[in-house]
Amino acid sequence: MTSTRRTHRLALRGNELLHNPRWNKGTAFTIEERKEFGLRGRLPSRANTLDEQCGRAYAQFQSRGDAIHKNTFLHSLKEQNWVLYYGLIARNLKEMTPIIYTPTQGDAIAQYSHLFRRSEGLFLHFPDKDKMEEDYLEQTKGRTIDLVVVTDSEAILGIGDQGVGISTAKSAIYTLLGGVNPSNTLAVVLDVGTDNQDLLNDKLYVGWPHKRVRGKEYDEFVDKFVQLVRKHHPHCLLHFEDFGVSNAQALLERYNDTHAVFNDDIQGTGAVTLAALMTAVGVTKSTLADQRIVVYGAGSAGLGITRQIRDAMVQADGLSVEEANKRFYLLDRFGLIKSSLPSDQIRPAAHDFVRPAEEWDGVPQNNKGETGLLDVVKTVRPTVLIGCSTQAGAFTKDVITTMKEGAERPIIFSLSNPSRLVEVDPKDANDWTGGMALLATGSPFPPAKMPNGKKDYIIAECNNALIYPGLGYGALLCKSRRMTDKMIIAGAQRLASLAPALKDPDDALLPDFDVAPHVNFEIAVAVAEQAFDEGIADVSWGKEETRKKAEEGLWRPVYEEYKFDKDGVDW
Ligand SMILES: NC(=O)c1ccc[n+]([C@@H]2O[C@H](COP(=O)([O-])OP(=O)(O)OC[C@H]3O[C@@H](n4cnc5c(N)ncnc54)[C@H](O)[C@@H]3O)[C@@H](O)[C@H]2O)c1
Ligand SMILES: O=C(O)C[C@H](O)C(=O)O
Ligand SMILES: [Mn+2]
Repeated sequence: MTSTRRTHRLALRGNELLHNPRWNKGTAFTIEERKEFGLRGRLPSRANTLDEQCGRAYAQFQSRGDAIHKNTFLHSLKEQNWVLYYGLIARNLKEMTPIIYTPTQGDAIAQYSHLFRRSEGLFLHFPDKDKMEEDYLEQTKGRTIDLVVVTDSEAILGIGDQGVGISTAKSAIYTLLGGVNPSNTLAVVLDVGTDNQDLLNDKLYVGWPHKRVRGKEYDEFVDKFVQLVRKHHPHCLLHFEDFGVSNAQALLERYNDTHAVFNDDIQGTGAVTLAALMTAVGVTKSTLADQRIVVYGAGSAGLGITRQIRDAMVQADGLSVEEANKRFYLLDRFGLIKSSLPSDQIRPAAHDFVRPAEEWDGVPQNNKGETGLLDVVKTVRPTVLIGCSTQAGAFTKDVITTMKEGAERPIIFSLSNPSRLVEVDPKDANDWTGGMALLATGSPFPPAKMPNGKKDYIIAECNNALIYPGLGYGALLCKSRRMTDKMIIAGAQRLASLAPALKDPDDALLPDFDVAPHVNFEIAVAVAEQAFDEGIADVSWGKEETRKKAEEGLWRPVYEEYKFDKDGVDW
């Protein structure tokens, strides 16, 4: 339904208004507005409601045969009219989120240069580093910026170095699921080159065709950008997405104390996985501390998840850090991370979790001394197996059935994206465990059939989009200058408290994506309240008003009324 909430004073008229996606209403401009803004002759006669427009756009969407064409259709809708774009997707959340986000957006990013029509957001090119402030201000002057989503595109989902991409999709999810005003967000690509030879060979590649800049020059470039954000938008949340693993961790540590920075792959993934695990241990009537956890793929996500769960064991179950560390067995491309590996094969963030080599005497290893997943599973008998390795099919039938021998209800999360990279298809994991596994995946999967006529098992979508929009909205709502570990845990706890499996152990471990806006709202309230408790909220209102303020601050895709004003908004 078209509803009018506020009146905006706009200095834009005619084509300028029709071509501005923030303000354009297309056929939904009222007859009055058409007169006032010089649109009468520029539009066909009949005025539509937003619902009517959504109906038409939905039919057009459906006529696009495959997911990537649906993705480009929605993308061009976003270039035309934000209210219609978000309004349409909000009305069809389950169907359309996988199109504008994971898994389809992964393919769209891989084909970015070929699908390219129009740019969006801010591109900061390494060769123009001396003009960075000028370029930044050109895009942001006169605007309120609450949120900056930045990528250097080195580790896009599980598909690696893509040169440019991802920040616009993550930013759209903040609006769609978090209610963040899209005009107050800025999606940034730091184009520091690419090591993807296919892109470098591609004449149509739109990024800077150069090997990735690394080391001191890279650090200085990123630092220059972060300092610009701090200088011009000191209160905004700075969200890092899909940086390469060593930069991701280092950047988070470098800026965490001085600005509200957030690494989605490390912290967002850690938080959503913690929530799913809290629910799963509720189903098995055990505690986090009772688990033996194998993490397969110790990169940004794997290490972020490990540390998040470790910290929760310490906080919730009273373990010492050392005791909690011992609950984990991490594997990376050189097999189990154990003390006999050369030091350059163990990332600094993994140091707490290195297994003593002696513990593995007598366990089979290859001629390089590496211990593989199956032997780890046979030895450890894990209760929890988490995959974030980008290795499709790595959780073989042997691995899963061996795990099942030692755990009545094995907890198996295959989190690699997009769908084709999943470590085990949840349908197989379900079949191989006789329907006993507690399952979650990073991309959406259909429910699994259960034996003995039991109802289908809904596979929880353990994707950071179920929590990061709420974490972010909570932080920016109370203008917190930091995103603390406790704020993140508060968000994860709130998410877990909304899980269907809490009421019915045969139900999903996480809430469904069709209620993701509600879920993220609840997370935002919990996060902002926690910021108040820590004394780092920086607003004139108090903790008790959080829910009301969160409600008032939500951006919704509805048309509002416009009046012409030559001194009004002109962008
Ligand atoms: N579900 C989610 O919300 C979510 C969030 C973040 C990342 N992910 C997914 O997790 C995967 C990893 O993402 P990331 O950001 O951590 O990337 P990353 O590159 O930081 O980590 C991947 C790790 O897997 C390791 N690896 C590669 N081959 C391996 C093998 N054969 N055995 C064991 N380990 C191996 C790599 O060495 C690396 O350390 C991606 O597919 C990504 O889409 C999912
Ligand atoms: O983008 C996603 O779907 C989740 C995650 O951030 C990823 O890198 O896979
Ligand atoms: Mn990511």
